[in-house]
Amino acid sequence: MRRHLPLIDFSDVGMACAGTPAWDAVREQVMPALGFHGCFEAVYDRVASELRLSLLEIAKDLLSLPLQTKLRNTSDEPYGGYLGRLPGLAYESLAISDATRPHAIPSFARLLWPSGSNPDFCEKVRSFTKQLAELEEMVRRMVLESLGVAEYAEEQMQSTCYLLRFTEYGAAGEWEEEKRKLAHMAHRDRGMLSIVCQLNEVDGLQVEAMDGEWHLAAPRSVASFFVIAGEALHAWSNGRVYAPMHGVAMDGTRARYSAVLFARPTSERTIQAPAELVDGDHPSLFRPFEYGDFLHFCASAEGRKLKRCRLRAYRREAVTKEDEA
Ligand SMILES: O=C(O)CCC(=O)C(=O)O
Ligand SMILES: [Fe+2]
Repeated sequence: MRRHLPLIDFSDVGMACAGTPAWDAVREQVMPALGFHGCFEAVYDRVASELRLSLLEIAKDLLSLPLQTKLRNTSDEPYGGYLGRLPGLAYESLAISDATRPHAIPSFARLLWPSGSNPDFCEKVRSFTKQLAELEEMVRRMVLESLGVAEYAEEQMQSTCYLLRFTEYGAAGEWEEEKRKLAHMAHRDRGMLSIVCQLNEVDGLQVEAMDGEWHLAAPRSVASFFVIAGEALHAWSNGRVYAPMHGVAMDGTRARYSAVLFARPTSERTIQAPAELVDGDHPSLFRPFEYGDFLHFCASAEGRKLKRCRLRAYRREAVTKEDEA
């Protein structure tokens, strides 16, 4: 597992420079990376390092709240709130749904700290979310442009909502020896794109490329993020974008903290590849589906048993023996 994931430098581009040569040079690297690895390391210096450090303190504070308080972070949608206490997994996380909506962050703060308004927390999380959402939007726009379907960008962004998740992967001492290693089971993300920000220097994220080779996603710079494609984008792009298996493995000596911004289609959104991406060489891979319905399938007993190919099983396509394992 010594091979690195592709590294793409976003330092010189922003949404405002779409169409410039600098933009095109970055775009040319995005689709090959997402097509084969389903993931790349983005260098993106728009998030100041002080803000990143503040987010680490915020994540630690949030995750050290009493369990009863954390359990108030509920959601109507599967995977939309507190996750943790999973048998054998040193994993706990809290989530802010619809994090780019104006009231989402203050409501989350009030829920966890009813006695104080916490403006500093709100401002830092707002600014962090905004910057990560801009990176996500750039990557998505580049993907659509590369596929020749940029005209769908606007409608796709309008039916996107963002979920910000803070996660702690436990350290040694808290977990039995044999259970300590795998802190987060290998999975594919369900949505469009996820932007992973590792907050402290404890590595552990691993990603499996299309050829079955696993890569350690260890940040190579203080401005690094990992962009991971999810199953909804895989389906929408009719397989052009790969949604990789990934998970977090730990040696168990120190806790790891991350903040991940998930770009997800809204629940009622129908995921269907545009006609331009379906032809004789690329027959339609999935029948159209409603994203919220897929989420419920993933959270069902049947969906949770499937480790690798939930989307195929959900669309009742052939499921191989390996998928059932
Ligand atoms: O925390 C990380 O590095 C990755 C988390 C992840 O894959 C997820 O929450 O879906
Ligand atoms: Fe993930």
